[in-house]
Amino acid sequence: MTENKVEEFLKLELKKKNALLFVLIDSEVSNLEASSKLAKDVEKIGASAILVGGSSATDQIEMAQVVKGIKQGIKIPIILFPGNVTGVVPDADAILFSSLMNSENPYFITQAQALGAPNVLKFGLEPLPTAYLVIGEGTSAWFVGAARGIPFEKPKIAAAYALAAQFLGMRFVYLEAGSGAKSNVTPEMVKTVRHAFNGFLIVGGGIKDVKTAESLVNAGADALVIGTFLEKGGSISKLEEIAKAIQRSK
Ligand SMILES: CC(C)=CCC/C(C)=C/CC/C(C)=C/CC/C(C)=C/COP(=O)(O)OP(=O)(O)O
Ligand SMILES: O=P(O)(O)OC[C@@H](O)CO
Ligand SMILES: [Mg+2]
Repeated sequence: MTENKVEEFLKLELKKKNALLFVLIDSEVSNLEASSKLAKDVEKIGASAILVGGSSATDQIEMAQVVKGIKQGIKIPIILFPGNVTGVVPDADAILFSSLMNSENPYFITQAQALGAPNVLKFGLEPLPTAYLVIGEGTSAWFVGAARGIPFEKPKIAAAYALAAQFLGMRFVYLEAGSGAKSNVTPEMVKTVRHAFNGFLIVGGGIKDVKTAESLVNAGADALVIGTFLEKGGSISKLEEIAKAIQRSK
């Protein structure tokens, strides 16, 4: 078993599919039964990973139960998406070990990481070194993470952060417009970041239709994260259309 099992899996998936769909399950919003069903359904339609987390998901017991429960029914990896140290729980395959590089609070840049690292090791979670960049303002991740949001129309700033992330040895960049964001990250920003950054590029926040998804993948996104669309009752068949479309774009 390689140490970078999930990262290698994602790279292989990327070769096969061109672009990947990650589905975000918020353990605060969906209970265990609903989460397990959702995870199985999205695996069937071609999602490559399940992210579990939330910026205000602080109930570790609940999150641990959801992760454990989901895991039994699926083969694709479960990747933790922590908003704080409370997001580090056992039984997942990996964790977006992220630094909110454009936070104004050093807690979200290095301190939460230092506090969370021992449990990442203890629980045997694969850390995926991730630069988490919050774009725009007004979302939970922006507020909770004390981010100085990168303006949507300033792609070069995002690219400079992504380049810095690369120089710091991070292999993942996550461009985050925020859960339920009114506007998604622009394809232009994705394109500019893609030119600067050589690793795995994740884009999320406010994506809910085929056209947007295709445009972000064509601009160079490796994976798209979708959460709110399903939380708000979006259908699995529509999600399947999105998955199919991005797997043939680019
Ligand atoms: C590596 C460790 C242990 C912690 C990282 C801590 C960092 C960098 C946090 C970033 C700031 C933050 C609050 C990120 C939230 C990320 C997240 C899970 C977003 C998705 O959740 P939302 O849907 O926005 O949350 P709500 O449902 O609570 O609105
Ligand atoms: O909930 P949505 O808007 O799909 O965003 C997903 C993810 O990027 C949020 O952290
Ligand atoms: Mg949420």
